[in-house]
Amino acid sequence: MLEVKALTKRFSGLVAVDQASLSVAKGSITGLIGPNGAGKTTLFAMVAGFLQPDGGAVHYDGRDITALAPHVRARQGIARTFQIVQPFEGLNVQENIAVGAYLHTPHADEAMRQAAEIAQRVGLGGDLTKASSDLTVAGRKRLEVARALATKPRLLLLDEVLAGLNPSEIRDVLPLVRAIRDQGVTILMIEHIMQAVMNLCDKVYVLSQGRMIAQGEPKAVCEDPQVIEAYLGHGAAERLRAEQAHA
Ligand SMILES: Nc1ncnc2c1ncn2[C@@H]1O[C@H](COP(=O)(O)OP(=O)(O)OP(=O)(O)O)[C@@H](O)[C@H]1O
Repeated sequence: MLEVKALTKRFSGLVAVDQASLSVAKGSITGLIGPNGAGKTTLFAMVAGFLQPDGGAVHYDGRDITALAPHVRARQGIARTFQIVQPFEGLNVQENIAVGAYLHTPHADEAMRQAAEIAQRVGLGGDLTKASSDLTVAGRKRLEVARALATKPRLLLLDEVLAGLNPSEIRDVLPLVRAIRDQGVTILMIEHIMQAVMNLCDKVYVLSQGRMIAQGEPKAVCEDPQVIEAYLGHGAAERLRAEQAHA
């Protein structure tokens, strides 16, 4: 469904994303992991159209969308959430979600009706009239997902939706992500919490210093010495093996 082909992005001297490729199968949950500063958010921004790449291409449903503006991609069914949750503070929960629904309907009552339905889906059904600023961190994360869902995506890009949540909140959100997939939305997610990646993802890609260094099933990827090195530093895989041998 999504093919990222050798994408490159430079910020003055820094190559933030360096010929990175990945492929997301329709109906899958695909993970994108990597140490801080690896280029994950930059890659997302190029898929959603907020940043133009310096090289490479993005194909969606078999078509080259590299030159399309973000709102055109949104209309074609690509939605993203942001790592830093940014609801419209002056709007209540239902109104915030309705903003996304206006992509497909000009009618306020219809947008609000759809917003109520989506709020229900993400577990905010009881908070429709609550000020978005009064939501807990977990509630704001759900609102962020709801706002993206309101645009009726076929491909949803989730940027660290679990960051900042406690373990029990994470356990609550995992089934929500799975349910969204089961309702027909393909998901590409950036995630640092390995338990979630192992639990949710069919396939994982690992970005390190802008380069895609590994891909495959979550378990195999987590055991890949190159991935361990990228996270823990040079020689880490060898040290871990030695520790395990002595344990
Ligand atoms: N607009 C920008 N201008 C200059 N440098 C940038 C810009 N955006 C990102 N970078 C740099 O590009 C590199 C990749 O950043 P990016 O945010 O994509 O990484 P990330 O993998 O998402 O990191 P994190 O997990 O910390 O969010 C970093 O070195 C970052 O400082």
